[in-house]
Amino acid sequence: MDKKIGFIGCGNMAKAMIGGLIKKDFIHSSSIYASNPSLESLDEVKSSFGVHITQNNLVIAKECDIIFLSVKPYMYEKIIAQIKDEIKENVVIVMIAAGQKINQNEKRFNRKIKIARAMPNTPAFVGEAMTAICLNDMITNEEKNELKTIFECFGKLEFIEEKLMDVVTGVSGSSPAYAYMFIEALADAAVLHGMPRKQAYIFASQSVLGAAKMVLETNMHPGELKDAVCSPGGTTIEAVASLESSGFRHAVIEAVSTCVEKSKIL
Ligand SMILES: NC(=O)C1=CN([C@@H]2O[C@H](COP(=O)(O)OP(=O)(O)OC[C@H]3O[C@@H](n4cnc5c(N)ncnc54)[C@H](OP(=O)(O)O)[C@@H]3O)[C@@H](O)[C@H]2O)C=CC1
Ligand SMILES: O=C(O)[C@@H]1CCC=N1
Repeated sequence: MDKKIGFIGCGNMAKAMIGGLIKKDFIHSSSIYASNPSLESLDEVKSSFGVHITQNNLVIAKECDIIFLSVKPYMYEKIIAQIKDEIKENVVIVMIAAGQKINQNEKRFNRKIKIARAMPNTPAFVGEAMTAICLNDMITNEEKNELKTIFECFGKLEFIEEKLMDVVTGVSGSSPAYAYMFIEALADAAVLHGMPRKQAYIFASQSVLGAAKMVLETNMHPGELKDAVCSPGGTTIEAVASLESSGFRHAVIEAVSTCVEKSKIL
């Protein structure tokens, strides 16, 4: 790709995407720029991936053709005010913040601007992100394809209607955190029963990875896959019954709903 990609804000999500892009070898590190106030994460991406770093957001504004706004949602207004008169004519702005709507941010630029709203997740770092994206009508088909290629460098991508973006935050943007909690709990239980901790994380995480791949690759219903693990009168159904009596599914549904509601008000 011959375009320059910039990240304003070089925190957890930006670092995951930069890592995913570089590992895929899709774009040379000299075409990636990152800005951040503190040097710690900038030094990290420079030493790991060799990208350009700066503490000045205007360098990104002036240099880059595709700019990810990878700062917290409440900072959007301030950052857009800072960069809007310095960005290139045909720049594509990619908003990844939870809750930030396209039309609300279009107004902040005071001119027609190409905006994509995306919700990725941190498994981008290992090429396994799930990203949803929606675009405003200024983005051309060619640019749409470029964005598709960029996001597919580090995982799966689906184009969706903007009204579903808060749901996406709950089901995929934030859900790696819930999955890590599940893995941690599985491993704690294994440790409780005598397994060394390091080994417990391998057993727990490979099992979750394998189960996820089964759902994605067999197209079977998760319930059917669960049933195939539950031998009659066996061990698994004991665990399943215990999870049901602890309200496992209800707890997950409530958690995701809380997340979706929070995304709506950010
Ligand atoms: N983390 C995730 O899993 C996901 C996050 N997102 C979205 O990505 C965005 C970033 O989240 P996340 O990476 O977790 O947050 P982080 O806090 O890790 O990163 C935000 C970064 O923005 C930097 N920053 C603060 N002020 C400025 C400024 N004026 N100019 C440039 N950069 C600045 C911060 O620097 P410093 O630390 O020096 O203050 C920090 O490195 C959020 O909007 C979030 O909704 C979307 C999907 C998933
Ligand atoms: O916690 C957050 O607000 C961000 C959005 C999705 C994942 N992390």
